[in-house]
Amino acid sequence: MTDPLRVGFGERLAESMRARGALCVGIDPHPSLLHAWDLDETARSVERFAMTVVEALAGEVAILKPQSAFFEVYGSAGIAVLEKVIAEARQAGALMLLDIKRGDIGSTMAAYAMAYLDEHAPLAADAVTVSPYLGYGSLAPAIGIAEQTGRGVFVLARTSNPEGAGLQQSIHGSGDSVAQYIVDSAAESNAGAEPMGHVGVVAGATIRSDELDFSRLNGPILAPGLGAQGATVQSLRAVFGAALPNVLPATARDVLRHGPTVNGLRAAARKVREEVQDLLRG
Ligand SMILES: O=C(O)c1cc(=O)[nH]c(=O)n1[C@@H]1O[C@H](COP(=O)(O)O)[C@@H](O)[C@H]1O
Repeated sequence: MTDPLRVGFGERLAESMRARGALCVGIDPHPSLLHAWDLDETARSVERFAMTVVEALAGEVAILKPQSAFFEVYGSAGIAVLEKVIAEARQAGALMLLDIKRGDIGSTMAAYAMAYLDEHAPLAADAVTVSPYLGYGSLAPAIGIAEQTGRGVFVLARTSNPEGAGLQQSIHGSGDSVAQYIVDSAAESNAGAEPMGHVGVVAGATIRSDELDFSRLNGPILAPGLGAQGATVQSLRAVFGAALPNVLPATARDVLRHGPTVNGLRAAARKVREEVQDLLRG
């Protein structure tokens, strides 16, 4: 059980980015990372892995992002670990973005929203990732419940993987690309919100620099792809331009490979965070 949140997600995230710098680190217990950390592939080891990341980074980075699939692999034991990780990290002062990439018809979307965004949900995080493939409008229950409970959603717009381009760059009925339509729809959902709305978008740090116009969006832009997927902090300026202050660069493996020590993880995250801060200053 979590307390009702009185301040909206956009405002909480903006404050966290201001105080801690703009960086999201993924909690992705890949089997290869578990082995590199001298752990086996069990729910117990996943707990050890995730809790080490929480200990290292809950007070350091703007937001942490556990990827649900890496926990779901272990069935109910893995979900129990995920529940514990979210609760303890939030207790330790972290904002938690649960990466679930869910999307469904509106009535089922409402059930997903109750599972992850309702204040009484055992798996309630501060925000979740959602997929708009069933239409932006189908996400309305999640956007609505998130707003009521002080939480947020990040809508996939232009993902970091090479396979995303064909579908997301194709032309939508509005005349813009599908990805641009998602960005503009998120902007509409956030209309009037200060300093940032609770509806963010996901746009990979790996995409071309001329693909999207973020100028109407007053919401956060999650930018995964740094490190393991080939994007660099330097490439963020070209991709996001004037929208850079709202960009939340994200990385997982490139930091996690510096475990298993708390100090190793912290030093790696600080290094990326400083590069991002330099970029924002320069
Ligand atoms: O929604 C996401 O988080 C996401 C969207 C996207 O377009 N690309 C992407 O890589 N991600 C997630 O971000 C993380 C990237 O991990 P690394 O490639 O190890 O930095 C993974 O958990 C992905 O599932």
